[in-house]
Amino acid sequence: MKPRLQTDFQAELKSDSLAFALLGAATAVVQVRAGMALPQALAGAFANPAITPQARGAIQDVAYRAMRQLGRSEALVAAMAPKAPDPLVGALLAAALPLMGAGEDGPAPYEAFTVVDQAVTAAGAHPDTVRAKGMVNALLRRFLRERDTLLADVLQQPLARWNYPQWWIDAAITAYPQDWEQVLAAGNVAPPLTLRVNTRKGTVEAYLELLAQSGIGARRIGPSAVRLDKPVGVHLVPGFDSGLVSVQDAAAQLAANLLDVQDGMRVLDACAAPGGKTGHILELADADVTALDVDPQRLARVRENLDRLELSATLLAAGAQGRDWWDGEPFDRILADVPCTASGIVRRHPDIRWLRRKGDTLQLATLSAQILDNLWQMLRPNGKLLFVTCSLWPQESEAQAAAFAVRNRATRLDAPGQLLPAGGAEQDHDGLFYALFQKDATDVKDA
Ligand SMILES: C[S@@+](CC[C@H](N)C(=O)[O-])C[C@H]1O[C@@H](n2cnc3c(N)ncnc32)[C@H](O)[C@@H]1O
Repeated sequence: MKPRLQTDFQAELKSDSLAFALLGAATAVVQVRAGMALPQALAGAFANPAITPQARGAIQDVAYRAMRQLGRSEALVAAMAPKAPDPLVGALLAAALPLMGAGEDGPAPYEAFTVVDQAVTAAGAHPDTVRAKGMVNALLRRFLRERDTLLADVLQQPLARWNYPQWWIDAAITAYPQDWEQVLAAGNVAPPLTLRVNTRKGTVEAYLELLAQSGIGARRIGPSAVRLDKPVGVHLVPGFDSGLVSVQDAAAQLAANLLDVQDGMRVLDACAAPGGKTGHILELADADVTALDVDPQRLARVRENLDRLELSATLLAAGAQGRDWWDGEPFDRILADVPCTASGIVRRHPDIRWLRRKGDTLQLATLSAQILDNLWQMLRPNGKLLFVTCSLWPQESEAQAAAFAVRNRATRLDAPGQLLPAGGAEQDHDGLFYALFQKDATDVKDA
């Protein structure tokens, strides 16, 4: 039996070295391969008290690149290695190869020979990789020598070409026979940092001026949406800590306006955490908002975000498919940002494609249908329910919306429907789905 992988081993490497970043990222990659979400895996790597903010940034950058290129890197390793390497060795190679021009993630950020040298140093510093030091060296050097031939060979495989599992590629082709290549490619581009200006505290124009004074290039890409030319850490964003702005994708910023909340309305934000849309609703209207989420830890982040914005809501930790938390008073507006596969936000969460299984779509769509039917019963006649998912799969989005409308005799109002992920000068947003429903005033179906 193989010994347990030592993911918490503290290697004796300088924390500002690339070797340290490669090993930290490889440890995260190996845990994602075992089923853990990347942010959770990175939190483990960041728990080391000696780690500097720069080292943290470097590990995160290498790990995210590794996730976006994992299919290609694993195919390259399979093509070069006589037998499959141990998991941490494979992960170290998957962390190193994208830094050597194996992928499409922009220009290689380091000299290729530096990457080889540092990957070998990293291998030598961990008990689970030390015996493979020579193999890491030989394989990465071979890649440098035979790069073009090796790439031409592995790029024949869709997994290596697109960096998604085959079932995901098939699902994209089925759902978007015209646009599937563009959809897959959009998920492989590192996302920008998009902000939402809190219009309770200032105008978009004034905020753009503040950014200019701080030497930060930015552009307006939506009514309250400002995209920075280059992402920076949130605490370096002017006015972030004082609630002048929040981080929110431009497509997600459509929700609060579509919901059309007026002062005094009773609003339910049914799957609220971390509270991006809750905050936006409260920035736009003096409403009585209940923010519900099944996960108490995630709900704590709603509180943090609202505190930062100096706004308030009633927070409840409960499942939106149940009603034991409800006081029986109907809501004027309901936002149902239901749990989904998150296939529309893979540019932000590149680990998702490697963690999801094909069967997850149906399972999540079934839960979401229960949530939507339940919430509909809590809506006042003439009230509006906005159904949102960050999925690209019709089972979770359009087919779900159509079936819901039929089951509940809901009137469908104008809303964007499926937004495909896009990155460009004018439009830049995640792949979200919006459907808006109104309850007929004569609908007396009892709760
Ligand atoms: C897409 S996220 C919501 C994002 C949030 N609306 C925002 O804009 O920041 C979905 C949320 O649904 C929550 N969730 C999952 N299952 C749930 C359930 N059965 N009832 C209520 N919330 C649930 C998850 O914990 C997660 O926070």
